[in-house]
Order: sequence, then structure tokens, then C-alpha cells
Amino acid sequence: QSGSVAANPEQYDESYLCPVQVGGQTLNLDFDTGSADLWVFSTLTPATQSTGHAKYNPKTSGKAKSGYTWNISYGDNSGASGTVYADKVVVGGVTATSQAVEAATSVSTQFMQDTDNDGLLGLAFSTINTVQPQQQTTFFDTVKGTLAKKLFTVDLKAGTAGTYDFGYIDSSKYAGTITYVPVKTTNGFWEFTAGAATANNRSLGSVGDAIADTGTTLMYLPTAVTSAYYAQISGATNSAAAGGYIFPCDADVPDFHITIGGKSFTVPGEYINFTPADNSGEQCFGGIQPNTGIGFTILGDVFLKAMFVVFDQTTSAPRLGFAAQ
Ligand SMILES: COc1ccc(CN)cc1O
Repeated sequence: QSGSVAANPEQYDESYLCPVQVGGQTLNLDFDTGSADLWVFSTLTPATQSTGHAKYNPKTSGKAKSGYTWNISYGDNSGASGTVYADKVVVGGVTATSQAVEAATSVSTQFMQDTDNDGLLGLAFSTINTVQPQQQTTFFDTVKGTLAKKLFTVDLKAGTAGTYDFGYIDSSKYAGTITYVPVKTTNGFWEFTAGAATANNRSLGSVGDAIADTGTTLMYLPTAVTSAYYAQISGATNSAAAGGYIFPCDADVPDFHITIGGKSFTVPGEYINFTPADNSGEQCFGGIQPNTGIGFTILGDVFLKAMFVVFDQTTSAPRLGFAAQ
């Protein structure tokens, strides 16, 4: 089988939500290549936390996995926890007849407040799934044996709907050729080595070990690369109050170039002029921020929305394919 589902941007492209049928109920989920749990707001989630969200009702067709629990926390200190059911999940026409659906019995404030978001669909490696006592597979791992090709592609866009495709590569969605790089799976992420970064034809240094993460909004780069980039924007400062680098909204924000697999790819400066940093709209928050405290580089949506990316498990060695849109 194969299929395609729309990836609809939230305000400022903060995250992208896709309609998914869970036990016959449509929920809008954040597809996250940086985690491996499929969890949903549910009728088991306290009303004080679930108001405004679509909820999964396991009573309809879910089969309880007795004694199974899950508990996840994310890099931004948000998180959720709950119990587990097996149910039918359909994404863009691709059907998992019995997928582990993790029903939330508790969610953190950030999730409670984002009422467009009805849960997450993890697309990292199942080795980091949090279900106990027995780890469960991601939707992709559940269906991959039934897909025409064991891969999915990600085509996020700036300010408009993109797509996640499962089982095939749509050559109309990218320009030029796809450049493949090997993936390191030991941390459970789609992790690879990126190369040199430049802006205004000046070297910013090497990016190095990085993950492709659809569930993270911004780009979190090595501190040296980040400071070298903002040195080229007059008035840019690293503001503790704002929580990162900000600059005058009318500044000239240079394109960011990164080499992957020997090919250069460009993130337009306008994507890095990300959002107003305050109510005055005078200072704007950067789409590139330092990876301090994370331990590796995260290439999130600001990067991905300039790219067409193939998440490929067609061979025993997973790989990532990158092309310009
Ligand atoms: C609070 O919202 C989120 C927190 C963490 C992730 C996963 N990186 C996705 C989200 O939508």
C-alpha cells in the first residue's frame, strides 16, 4: 500500500498537523520524526486538560493492552502519559489494522494549551518508544512491510500545506537530485553528519552530527556556527529575556547554506526571520538558535520546509535523502 496526507501548518509554522483516523475518529496529529510514540488526547484525559481537543474514545473499537503504560517527556520539557490500546489507524489511506494507540491520562500545559494539536505520531526508530512493559512500534514500523517501498517522505512548506507520503517518492515534489547520507540509529533518531555552513559567502564552521526532526520548530545549531551567523546581522543580540537570538525585524537576514553529502542546500533568510519577539513587533526571534544543552544539532521545521526529505528503510542500513523543493 501507499498514501499521502496533508501537513497543515499552525500559526508561524510552529508545528504541522495531519488528519489521522484513529479507531474511526479523525484527530489532527503532529508527525514527529524526533520521537517514537503515537499518543492522543482521549476520553481518559481530564476535561480540565482536554477542552478544545478532539479526543480518541477507546471504547469504540480499541482493545486495551492490560497493564501497559507510557510516559514521555520532550526536549522542551513538555510531556504526557497514559495507557495503551490496539486499534485501527489510517494515515492518507495507509492502514495499520492493529497499531498501539497511547491514550493520554495526563498532558503538560503546552499540550493542553495548543488546542489544534490532538496528539503526536512518532516517526523516529521504535527503539525509543516509551511503552512498558513491552515497547511498541511506530506507525511506520507497523506498516512498513506492507508499503510499496519501505520509506516515507516529508515535504513541509512555509505557510501552506505540505505532505507526508508513505511508500513512494513523488518526483514532482523536489528539484534536482536526491542526495543520500547514512543514518546512525543508536540514539533512535534519524541522525546523520552535516557539513560546512556559510552565509554571505563566509564560512560559519561545520554543523556536524545532526538529527532531522519534524517535531521541533527551529534549527538548533552549534554555538560557534550560530554566533558566526548572527554576527552578520546588525543589531542581533543573544537575549536571555527573549530566550535566544533576536534582531530588528527590518534587518537584512542572510540565507543559510549547509552542505549535506557534498551538496549545498539553502534555507532562505526569510524563514530565519521567524516571529515577532515582543508585542511591539520591533525585535524578531531567530529561526536559528544555539544547541546549548541539547548535545547535538536539531534541524527542525525551519530547515525542513526548504527541503524534500526521504526517510528510507528500503535497505538494512537506514538512510536520509535530501533534495531542494
Ligand atoms: C508542546 O508541543 C510539542 C512539544 C514537543 C513535541 C515533540 N518535539 C511536539 C510538540 O508539538
